[in-house]
Amino acid sequence: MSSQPHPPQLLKAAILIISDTAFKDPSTDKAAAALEEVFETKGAGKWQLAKDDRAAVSDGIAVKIVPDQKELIQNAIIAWTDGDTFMNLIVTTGGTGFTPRDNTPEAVTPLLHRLAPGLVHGMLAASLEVTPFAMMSRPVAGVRNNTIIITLPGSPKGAKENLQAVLKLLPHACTQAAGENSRIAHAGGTQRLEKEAGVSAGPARSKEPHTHTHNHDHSHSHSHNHSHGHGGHQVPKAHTNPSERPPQSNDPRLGASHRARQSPYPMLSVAEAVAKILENTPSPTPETRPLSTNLVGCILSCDITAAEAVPAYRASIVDGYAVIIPTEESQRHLTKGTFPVASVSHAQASSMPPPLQPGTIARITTGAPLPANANSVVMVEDTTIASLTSPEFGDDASSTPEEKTVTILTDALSPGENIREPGSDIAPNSTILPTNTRITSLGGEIGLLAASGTRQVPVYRRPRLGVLSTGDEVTDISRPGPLTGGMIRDSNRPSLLTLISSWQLCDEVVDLGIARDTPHSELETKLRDAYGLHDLDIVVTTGGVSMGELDLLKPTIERSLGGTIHFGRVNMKPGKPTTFASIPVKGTENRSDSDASQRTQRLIFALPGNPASALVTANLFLLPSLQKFAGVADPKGLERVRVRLAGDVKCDRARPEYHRCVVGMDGASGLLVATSTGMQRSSRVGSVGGANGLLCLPAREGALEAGETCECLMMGMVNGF
Ligand SMILES: Nc1nc2c(c(=O)[nH]1)N[C@H]1C(S)=C(S)[C@@H](COP(=O)(O)OP(=O)(O)OC[C@H]3O[C@@H](n4cnc5c(N)ncnc54)[C@H](O)[C@@H]3O)O[C@H]1N2
Ligand code: MOO
Ligand SMILES: [Mg+2]
Repeated sequence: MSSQPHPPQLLKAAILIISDTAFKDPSTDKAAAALEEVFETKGAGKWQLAKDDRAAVSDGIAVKIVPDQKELIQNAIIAWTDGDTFMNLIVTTGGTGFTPRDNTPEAVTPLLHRLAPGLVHGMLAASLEVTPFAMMSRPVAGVRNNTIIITLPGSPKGAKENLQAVLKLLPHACTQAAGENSRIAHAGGTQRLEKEAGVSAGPARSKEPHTHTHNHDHSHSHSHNHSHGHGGHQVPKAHTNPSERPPQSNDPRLGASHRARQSPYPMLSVAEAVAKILENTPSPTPETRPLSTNLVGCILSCDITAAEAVPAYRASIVDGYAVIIPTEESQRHLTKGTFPVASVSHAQASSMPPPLQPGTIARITTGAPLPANANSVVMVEDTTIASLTSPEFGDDASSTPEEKTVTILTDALSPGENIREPGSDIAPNSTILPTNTRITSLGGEIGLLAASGTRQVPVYRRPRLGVLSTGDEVTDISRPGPLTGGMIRDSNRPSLLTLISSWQLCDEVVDLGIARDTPHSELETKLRDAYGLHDLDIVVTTGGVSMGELDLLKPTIERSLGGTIHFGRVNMKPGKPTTFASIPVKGTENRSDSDASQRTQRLIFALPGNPASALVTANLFLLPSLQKFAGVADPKGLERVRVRLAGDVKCDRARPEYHRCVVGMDGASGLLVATSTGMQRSSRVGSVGGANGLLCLPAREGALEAGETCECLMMGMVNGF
């Protein structure tokens, strides 16, 4: 390998002006000129403002102005970082303050694959020397793909000072970020750089031979690109053009030898991942829907008050005789006796009975309206027939004799007994269901809404979701006969469709089939159709998220769909490569949602292909998102309980594990007891079959022992309903 430094190359820098004002009227911007001057004077001979090199980037602009809008900021940056050629440096100005419109750090941070806190410190330290107002800026810096991105304050003076503070180190940093062989850069460069930047090398460092073999723990820890210069690895040819994409790339078209050999995605904890999901899940949107059983699973978006009284009229609670009983206690014995049956009141819709005259009674059925004047109902069991009508007496022409007089045998009745007063079950205008109540499949809420005359129900809109399997080997379950070659039955799709439907948190759960890995565009096309054609809010995919050259999800999301990956790895077992991203979707203006920015962002949960990983991660990550989207007040996912372990359960040393188990009730103690489903390899479908719980095992050596208690997430009911 040559140790000759290559001839200096010009680095490409782009300036992104982030300002509502400058976007409306570019002539108001003074920051671009101030920064261009810094590049031209202080960075002379090193930087080329890419506006002169239109072929260098897709839209050929080195100075671009965007309003303070997250998606537009992100789109501008991605256009400069994710193409075949890319900017070495992007500096943004503006949007780093504290006003609600200042969201540059929030837009830029999710795009950064690696953070550069040193640059932030450098800028802040320099600015603080000048003014305490430096504290009012919230800068971020880092690397996306091969580009360094730095956010500068909006004031031309502040922007200039900040850039000057770090400019001298930037050529070296950019060269490294671009994938330059750092060994070459070190050979002639480090001392010169330290001198140029005014950094004095300490004694230990200055003794360090600059021709050292590459290792990662030398004291000045520049971030080295892991694929280069590793002992034993083949060293790729040094790149002489620092803005040409180096061998490592997430561009799937470049094939296996070009794929990244370390995941560039930071490893989040499960809690951090859930927080990111909730942050990026849209807030619930209210809508009104007709009352029907289709509402099961919906969450009410406001308090429901009864439109009508229940019952609407005075009704009998029993089958018997409506009577007028004396209100005076001393007169109650007069209730007893024989009375003519003056009328009949059946529970029927068409008519009301005539008023009851004193000294008569009226036959009545349960639920039927009480005749006026009646104040109690005697149960039929407390009466006997005294006389019947008969055709001979000419009372009735029918052949069946009717009750003529009835004897009441009891005087233990009080006024109001066996009567439901109007509104006594549901008072009109009373709150029958408070906001955020879930309409369950148990029927109670639908019943209450129906009874009280609620015909239009205010609920939150539930998301429309699709499930897509990916992978050339994945074969539809309908395929007859034995599998051949490397085929594998698509168990994830039916499994996830079942799970997600059971939550009742989606308006529709669409089966999107299988996307093959080859041709490469199939995944992209299916995802575009899912969001466009099917107008889905959320797509859940399985497979293709790890490190294989045909693991296409992440590059497809970022490169083809312009999506933002919020995380691409989680510290958990199973489910490590779980990926969550937002996808910008245009042309959805006709949706009823109020927030336009939320409307254009759709979500993708790219779950790992292994069946246990897919099911566990759907429970842990998708569920809280659907809960928030659909209006659950506290979207915390699965219910947590403590269980006693039926047997020893081995922990994973490195990752917290979600161990599938069957939770049952111990008959004698009434305590919940968990039994492992056995071998927990994430490909083993049997580890999820029958499981209703996930034991939350800490990352540690050894095992939790039988009889110990452990936290458990309940995926289903204890009795397996
Ligand atoms: N070098 C590394 N390799 C792997 C890593 C890693 O960190 N470095 N992570 C491993 C982990 S952990 C998991 S989990 C898997 C995740 O893999 P992918 O999400 O990329 O999924 P695939 O590679 O497409 O498939 C994995 C496995 O699952 C089967 N599969 C896929 N789809 C289905 C389906 N619909 N139904 C049933 N089974 C399915 C597929 O055939 C594979 O056997 O990566 C590890 N590798
Ligand atoms: O994280 Mo993977 O899901 O263990 O096999
Ligand atoms: Mg894979």
